[in-house]
Amino acid sequence: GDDNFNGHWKLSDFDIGRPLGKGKFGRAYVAREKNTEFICALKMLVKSELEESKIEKQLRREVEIQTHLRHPHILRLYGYFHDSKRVYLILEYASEGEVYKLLQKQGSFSEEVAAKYIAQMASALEYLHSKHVIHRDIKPENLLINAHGDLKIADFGWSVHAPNSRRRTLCGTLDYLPPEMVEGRDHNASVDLWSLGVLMYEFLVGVPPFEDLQSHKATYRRIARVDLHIPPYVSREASDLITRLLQYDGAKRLPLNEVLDHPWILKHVLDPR
Ligand SMILES: Nc1ncnc2c1ncn2[C@@H]1O[C@H](COP(=O)(O)OP(=O)(O)OP(=O)(O)O)[C@@H](O)[C@H]1O
Ligand SMILES: O=C(O)c1cc(-c2cccc(F)c2)nc2ccccc12
Ligand SMILES: [Mg+2]
Repeated sequence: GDDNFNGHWKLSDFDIGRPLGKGKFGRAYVAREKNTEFICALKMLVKSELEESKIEKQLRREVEIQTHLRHPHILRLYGYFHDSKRVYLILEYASEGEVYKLLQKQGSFSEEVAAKYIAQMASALEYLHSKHVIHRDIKPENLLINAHGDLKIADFGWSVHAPNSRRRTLCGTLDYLPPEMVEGRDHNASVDLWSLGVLMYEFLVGVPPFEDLQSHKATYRRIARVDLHIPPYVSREASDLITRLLQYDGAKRLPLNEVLDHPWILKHVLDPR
């Protein structure tokens, strides 16, 4: 009925399709809205689990931020609703799934494919930073690919308004975090520039630059020292861009507009914006 147009959705408005995967809290399914037959992804989060982990505030922030974002390479959050047990997020469906799984399957990406994804990321981050939003959790698991092969930044669980001094303890991999965050210092939008450099390295090499399987501590040390070794098979232009992003001092990292004008991007990507 008309009441749906101003966003009062309920579970019975949707036919639920195949499961898309399970995250820490999210179980996502393909779903089809019954009246319009619109295909989306419905992400279900269990309230009791959210309460236990005290991440309701983070979820509300994620929802608040993502509903207002409109960019071709940022996954749309069309709306949300909740019932007694769960919170439901109505998300844009990205049929090709996580970049993480593609990278695992292929080992690494060609310079053309990597440059396309990095350009799309840079364009999305430029938009995000123009809204004073920093993502802070850029990693292959949080990047999805749609049916057209285009990248979509998903999972705004860690995004905040810049600048910020993190209060939450870090969880999960340190691989993508810049020195200022692993050292618990104040940070700003330039943290996403560092993560873009880590991502570019991993797309071309297949593993993140500071990974040390021995321990978190060892990875931490390598990040803080910017202990970077780029293999010889990585092109000169790609090496140059990686090095210009993986700078210890956030103020020295290449700004996004210059990333989009970098020779490596221009060589592989038609109109990058
Ligand atoms: N919009 C979507 N389109 C296609 N697949 C999706 C979509 N959203 C989520 N998925 C898939 O469902 C899985 C679980 O969703 P998601 O990762 O968002 O849960 P989560 O709560 O973020 O868990 P975590 O924080 O551990 O990643 C993801 O790994 C992803 O593969
Ligand atoms: O019972 C509630 O009012 C409730 C609402 C929401 C919620 C509502 C809109 C957006 C959003 F992100 C979260 N999250 C919860 C998480 C745990 C327990 C209860 C709730
Ligand atoms: Mg996720």
